[in-house]
Amino acid sequence: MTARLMNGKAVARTVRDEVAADVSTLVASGRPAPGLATVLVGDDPASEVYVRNKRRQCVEAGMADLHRHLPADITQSALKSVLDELATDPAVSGILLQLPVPKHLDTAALLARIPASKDVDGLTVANAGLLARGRVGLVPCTPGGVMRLLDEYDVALSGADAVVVGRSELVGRPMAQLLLQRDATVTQCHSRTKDLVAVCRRADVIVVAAGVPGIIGGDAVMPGATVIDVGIHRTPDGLIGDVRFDEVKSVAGLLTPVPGGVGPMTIAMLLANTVAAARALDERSVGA
Ligand SMILES: Nc1nc(=O)c2c([nH]1)NC[C@@H]1CN(c3ccc(C(=O)N[C@@H](CCC(=O)O)C(=O)O)cc3)C=[N+]21
Repeated sequence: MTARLMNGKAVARTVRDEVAADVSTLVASGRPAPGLATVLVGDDPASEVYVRNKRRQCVEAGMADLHRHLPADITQSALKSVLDELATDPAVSGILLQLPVPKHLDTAALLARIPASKDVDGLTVANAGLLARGRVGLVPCTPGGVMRLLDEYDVALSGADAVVVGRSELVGRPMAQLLLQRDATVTQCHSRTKDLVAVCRRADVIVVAAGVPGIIGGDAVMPGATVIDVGIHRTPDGLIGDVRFDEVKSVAGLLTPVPGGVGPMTIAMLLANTVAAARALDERSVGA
């Protein structure tokens, strides 16, 4: 069997077109365009690439690019002040603090400065809590993008055996919550899991977000299963994922490529979250 590839690039284009249409509708009704504040601290080249892409696509969708680039040696309190200013600025619908931040900074304390209503990354304790209760807040972009991809390809989730490899706050944990919300039987694997291959082999759907290049091979995949590769690693030979692509391609039924799979969906969902945040803020001020 050869897996059908899931075209994240194409689905992301669809999502971005939807976002652009929503933005036009908002603006036509006399509302200001939604604004996204990307906050980049320091000069990590990979982070700069990601943030540049986010900003470009934000502008393409008709939203305001309210980027802040801050020096690597900024103090915790100075960065907190920037976030506080963005929190109260009515032009800012969404705030994204690009991670990781330099080691001398306290990530959790910084994220706590972002109001849940502007948390377009879905990383605040409030949004994570809503997700854990099965309620709707702003959903983290990568897991949200994976759900949209699964839906676009009509992957059945109710009652399905789903395995999530990884337990990060950014991806693994919220991913498991979203699959559970859709009535999958969810197993979460991580670095201490005893027999990763045996657990994965039972899965109808595997989402790999371990951050370990090539951790999942063909032996870990049930024939016909759906395999989503969240990993992204730069190597001299180009970008690779957490999945050994060629091996898994000959076993799986559906598979995401790297690049062109989950990555573009992450940015598209960020834009979708920004419009949703702008709408919600708007409705609140109308009601007030
Ligand atoms: N607060 C925060 N939120 C994030 O969402 C966040 C973050 N920090 N830190 C880093 C990770 C990584 N991430 C990616 C986004 C897009 C692609 C993407 O567009 N990838 C393209 C390839 C792009 C390339 O050539 O590098 C693709 O897979 O086709 C990849 C990775 C978001 N992250």
